[in-house]
Amino acid sequence: MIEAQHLTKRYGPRTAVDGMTFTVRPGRVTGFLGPNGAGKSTTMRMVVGLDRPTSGRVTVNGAPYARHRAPLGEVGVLLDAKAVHPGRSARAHLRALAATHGIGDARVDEVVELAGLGAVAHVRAGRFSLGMGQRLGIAAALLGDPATLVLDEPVNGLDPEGVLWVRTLLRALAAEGRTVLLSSHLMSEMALTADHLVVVGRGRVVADAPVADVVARAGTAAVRVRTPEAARLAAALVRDPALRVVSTAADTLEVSGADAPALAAAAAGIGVVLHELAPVQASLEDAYLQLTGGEVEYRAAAPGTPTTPGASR
Ligand SMILES: Nc1ncnc2c1ncn2[C@@H]1O[C@H](COP(=O)(O)OP(=O)(O)OP(=O)(O)O)[C@@H](O)[C@H]1O
Repeated sequence: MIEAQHLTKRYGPRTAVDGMTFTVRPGRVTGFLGPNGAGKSTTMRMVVGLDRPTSGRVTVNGAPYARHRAPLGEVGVLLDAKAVHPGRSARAHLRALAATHGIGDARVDEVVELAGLGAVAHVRAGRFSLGMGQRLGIAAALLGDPATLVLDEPVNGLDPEGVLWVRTLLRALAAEGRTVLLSSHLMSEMALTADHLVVVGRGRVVADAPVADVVARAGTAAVRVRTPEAARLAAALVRDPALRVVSTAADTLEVSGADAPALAAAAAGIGVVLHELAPVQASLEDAYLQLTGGEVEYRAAAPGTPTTPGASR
């Protein structure tokens, strides 16, 4: 379990983490989401004692990280997969870590196999691809069989098979009753892996809820309308500036800005027969963009938008 209370971190005049309070519970995967610069890495570094809070506190399994006598057995950490001596083999790297905690070679071999590194365990880490480095970082995080895992972008650089492996592994670790906190910018992957989300923006928690609730709160993104007269219906609907009409197939439109009954009435008004009228649930990505829309530190102007200084804030 990870418990943050009024956690705050300032770097000079910049407040990176601004009074965050949240609890990451065991038995589920909690996704940690937020735009670039929202304070995720800073928070994770404070969780594992690599940064000191300016104020507030954060505990792992009931105590601040630094108080644990065998931290590898409490919390497995993947923050920077490149933080490995390039001249050491994967196995030598894991053995060196294991030695600090009296963990035996049998466990090293176990995590090497678990991470799918058996064939390259003797290869120098400096020659590893990004994906192999990620696997080695995950193997290191699992070494002490910890009750809590903190993983920053664990699927970064992994191929589809690797992404699926991480998803299956994290879901299995949570099902065993462990606490899993993971950050990722891949919304579709987060939707498949996480049960619960803590969403942050500009150093503050903007949502702390089950994934399903976050998505449901975003409501419907659009209504799918299928009709043999799609072009005629679209021509009528686009006259209303409140509606956004996208043609997704010859006979299908996705319309946002009106609900299904209003669209049915509009179609009936011009004698267009409908074959399907279905609300389309917002995706996690839609929900995330709604939640963090005002919280983005750096935002590119939309094409054609004047780039007045300060206008992006
Ligand atoms: N060591 C530091 N010194 C000064 N400012 C820092 C330092 N570390 C982070 N920051 C600032 O704190 C804010 C939060 O950064 P952080 O890296 O925690 O965000 P993040 O949510 O992890 O972003 P990303 O998704 O880009 O990794 C940013 O504005 C960043 O520039």
